[in-house]
Amino acid sequence: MTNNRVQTNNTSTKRKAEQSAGSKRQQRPKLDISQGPKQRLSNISTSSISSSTRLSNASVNSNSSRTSTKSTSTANTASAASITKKAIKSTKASIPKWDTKGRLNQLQTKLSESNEKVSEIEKLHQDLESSVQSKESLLKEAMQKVADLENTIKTTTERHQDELKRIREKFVSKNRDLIYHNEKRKSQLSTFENELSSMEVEYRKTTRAIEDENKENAALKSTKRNVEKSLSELDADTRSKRLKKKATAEEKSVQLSNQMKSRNRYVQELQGELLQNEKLRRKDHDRLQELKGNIRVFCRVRPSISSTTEPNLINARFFGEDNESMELTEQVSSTLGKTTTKSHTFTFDRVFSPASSQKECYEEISQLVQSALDGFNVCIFAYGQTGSGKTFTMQGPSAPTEETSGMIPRAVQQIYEVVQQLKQFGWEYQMKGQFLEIYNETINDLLGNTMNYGKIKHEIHHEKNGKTTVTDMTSVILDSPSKVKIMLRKASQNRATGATNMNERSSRSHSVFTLQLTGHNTKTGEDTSGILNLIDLAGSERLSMSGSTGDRLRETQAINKSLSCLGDVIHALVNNKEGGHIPYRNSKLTYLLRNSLGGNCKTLMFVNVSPLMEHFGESLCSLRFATKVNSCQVASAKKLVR
Ligand SMILES: Nc1ncnc2c1ncn2[C@@H]1O[C@H](COP(=O)(O)OP(=O)(O)OP(=O)(O)O)[C@@H](O)[C@H]1O
Repeated sequence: MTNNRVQTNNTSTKRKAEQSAGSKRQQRPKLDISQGPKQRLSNISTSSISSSTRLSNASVNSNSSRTSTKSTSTANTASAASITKKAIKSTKASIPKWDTKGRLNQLQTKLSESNEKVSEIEKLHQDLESSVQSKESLLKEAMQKVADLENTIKTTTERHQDELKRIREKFVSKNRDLIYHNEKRKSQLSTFENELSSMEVEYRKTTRAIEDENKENAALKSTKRNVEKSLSELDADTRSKRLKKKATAEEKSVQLSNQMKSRNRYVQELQGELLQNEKLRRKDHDRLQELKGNIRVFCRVRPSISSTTEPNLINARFFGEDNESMELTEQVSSTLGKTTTKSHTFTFDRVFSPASSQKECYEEISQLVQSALDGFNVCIFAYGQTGSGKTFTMQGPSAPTEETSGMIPRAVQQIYEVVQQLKQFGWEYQMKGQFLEIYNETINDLLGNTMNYGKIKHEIHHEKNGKTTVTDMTSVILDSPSKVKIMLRKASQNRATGATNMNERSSRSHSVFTLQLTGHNTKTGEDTSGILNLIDLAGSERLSMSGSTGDRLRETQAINKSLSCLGDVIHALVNNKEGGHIPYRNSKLTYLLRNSLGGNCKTLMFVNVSPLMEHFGESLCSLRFATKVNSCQVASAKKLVR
């Protein structure tokens, strides 16, 4: 019966729970002590059942969401049922009906137990409710998610449909393109096929041609083999010929080498002979010079140089087998007034007419230059009155050409050439030049500074070996002909000149160009030292003719004195007796030229003569002076060999 009641209550509770689904919390019944025990128990049961039913409902409601919730709900329902059963059993306890107090106590105990259980159940209920709430919230979230997912699915579906549509359209367009391209390819294919068929035709043709060529190649190869065979035969032949030639060449080379050796020996012999010949030549040359005389005199009459007036020229005749004579004629009036022709004949080693060139003059003196190279002291003078052509003969004009250059540049040029030739005989030469002037018995360095003129006292020293030196003189190494030109220019600038009424460019000093030639033979070890003096003497005119006064008079006196001393020296040499006195010291000029005038030298004097009638007297004087020199017999010259 109790079971039925509980069931009924349970059903009604379930109904109530169904009706109030969604309600979260129900009012819990409170125990009323004033009620009777039965009533209270019933309330408790009802309340418990109601709770249990609610729990069961909640369990049903949440069943759909989680299985775990379902099991919890089932457990709660079972617990509620057991509590109700315990309560009913306890009412059936064996306390006698009359023991109201006992029963009340029993009931109170049970009530407190029930209350404990109720509170447990309530706690459970609370847990369940909170669980339900969380499940509900989860459910809500899940529902929301479902809705979201549905929305997403919807949008995605729509998007996919759009995409699908686009793809379909694209596919249709692509398909159309493919169809078009396909058609195109088909047409191309047919073209290719046509081309291919024509290429096949071509290929067949080419194949045939290749076959033909192969046949031809085979024929050519066979020809090549034949040619190669012939070539190898030829090669072998050539090799054997080459070997033969090589052997012949080697034989010839040996022969040639032997020939070369014998030639070298021959050359050496020839060189030896040449050296001997050179020595002989030197000896012969010396002998010839000796035979010609160690003092020679040349006469040179300069041409007329006046271009404006017709000058009154001397009457001169040049004759002799070797052009050695000259005849000057003059009209002489006697005291009775009778005019007769007087002739003056002069004979020298050579006479040069006004037509003679510088080259002709030099040819005659070139042998003396050679003597200087061979180691002799050589002295070449130019003597004559002012304006007779001394400077022109010795140096050439102020602007010389190849034709007009004088004896000094020609001598240096010849020396350069001979020095080159003599190199083959082992001769090596050094050439040093000095240029001085003797002005008023004072020596000046023509290659030095004119400011020093008169300040530096140059002294003349004669060494035992026959060499003459002048102190503080500038020496120039003349290693090229161009240096001689520079040197002559400098000297002519420095040379003291003064105007007289005889010649606008009259030289009032003696100029002495000295070329020292030092030679060494590397083959024979021989050394030579020669000196070539080229002297341009000052004008030799007499005092009465020069018309000089004052300084010029003193200059002329000094010049005349030195020239007179020169005459004296030559006169003494002419009449030289063994150990006889030669007055060299009487003038600077003769003292300077001591080694060039006498036994140890070769001397040449140019007597320069003016062609003008007005200079006739002076010319006669010069020619007489030269005749004196020419008759000078000097002992054989001694070569300066160190
Ligand atoms: N053979 C010649 N041919 C052409 N001109 C000449 C010849 N000899 C001399 N002369 C000229 O005659 C002039 C005088 O000559 P140069 O000056 O040589 O005489 P010089 O005897 O040296 O006189 P100085 O005693 O004053 O030095 C110059 O103008 C020169 O050029």
